Amino acid sequence: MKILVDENMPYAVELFSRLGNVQAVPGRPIPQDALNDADALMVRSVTKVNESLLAGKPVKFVGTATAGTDHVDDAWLASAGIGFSAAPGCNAIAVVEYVFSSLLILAQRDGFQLRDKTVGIIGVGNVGSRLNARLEALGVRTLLCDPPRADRGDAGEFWPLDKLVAEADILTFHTPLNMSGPYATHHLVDADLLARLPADRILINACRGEVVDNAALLDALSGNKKLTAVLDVWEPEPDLSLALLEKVAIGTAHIAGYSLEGKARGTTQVFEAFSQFIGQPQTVPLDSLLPAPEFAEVTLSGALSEAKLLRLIHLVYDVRRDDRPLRRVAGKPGEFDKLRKFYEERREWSSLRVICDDATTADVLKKLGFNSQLK
Ligand SMILES: NC(=O)C1=CN([C@@H]2O[C@H](COP(=O)(O)OP(=O)(O)OC[C@H]3O[C@@H](n4cnc5c(N)ncnc54)[C@H](O)[C@@H]3O)[C@@H](O)[C@H]2O)C=CC1
Ligand SMILES: O=C(O)C(=O)[C@H](O)COP(=O)(O)O
Repeated sequence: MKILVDENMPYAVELFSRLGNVQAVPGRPIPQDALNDADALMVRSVTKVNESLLAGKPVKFVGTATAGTDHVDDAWLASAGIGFSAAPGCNAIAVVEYVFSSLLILAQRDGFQLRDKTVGIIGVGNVGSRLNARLEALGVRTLLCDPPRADRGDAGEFWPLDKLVAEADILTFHTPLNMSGPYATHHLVDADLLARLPADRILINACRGEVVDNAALLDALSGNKKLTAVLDVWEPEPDLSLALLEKVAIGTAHIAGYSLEGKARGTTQVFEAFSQFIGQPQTVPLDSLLPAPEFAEVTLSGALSEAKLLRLIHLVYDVRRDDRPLRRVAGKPGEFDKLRKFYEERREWSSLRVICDDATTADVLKKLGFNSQLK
């Protein structure tokens, strides 16, 4: 059995070799001839998986080591009898930690406390719900918007987007890209929404570039009303607007979900799904794959201020390490994908043991996802 895997899937060659012959290939574009004798295909978000890629090929299973699935025509796969699995939630924690790093940097830059702000979360799934829990642990007021969940009658208080636009100081988007239908998100942020946004707001897009009309955002950022934007995703990728990159406070190359844990979970989730699909079910504990982190333990004295939290989280991940290189290379062909391919190892907060002498601090840090302990 031949299994094609995207070369940017850590641990994929090692794991899938347990099940067949593995070939690692680039995902953008995927080499067509490698598909001619492939039984299974494991991709990331840069590969469009549809009839034009797979019609007439022997592929019987597609896995995507990603949370988003807008690059996959799953209806066509089902009609062609091809098995499919994504990796829901694999990198949700990484995205949350990206958002926290961004917000605490902006808080320091602009002289505000996060706990004095209201954060509007649009899309309260794997990312949005974890973000909400961590913000609440810090005492930050949140407003949630998730019409599909509201319509399903899920527990929780969900608000229309208009209320968040009017009331939230910070809007952060964590929806799938839905091109049509009752919950369409394509250009959910458009010129009209941006015009209604009061001054001095922060807008974060770490879901899909097309959820925000990038031309309208550039216009808004070029106007007189103060607006701060953080973009991890662009319309289009990889050829983002250089003018827009210049205007955003933080701009990164679609790496919000790129913790080592997040990528490894993506690989293990599709590996487990595929092993099940072929009747050889296997599970892979994440700890069996991951190396020791660069910083494993620190001690922390006293109460937790936001300034102290900023310094602590940046021992693990500081989003500016990804903003600078994008500004350096943006516009040069191939460089956006290179930043993603040769991504410097990044860990999640849970990799850091924090020994505290203050019980409240230990408790808050645990709720934030650190491995905290009271001395
Ligand atoms: N920048 C990056 O590296 C990453 C980006 N993503 C993107 O973020 C998206 C969200 O990720 P997850 O939370 O893991 O997905 P998820 O599927 O767990 O959650 C998405 C939530 O959005 C809600 N939703 C759908 N349509 C909506 C609408 N019109 N308005 C408001 N809410 C709506 C859904 O009901 C669901 O609760 C993914 O679909 C993916 O495109 C995900 C991981 C990493
Ligand atoms: O999981 C998702 O959805 C994402 O956006 C991924 O973090 C994107 O990473 P690649 O699949 O493009 O490497």
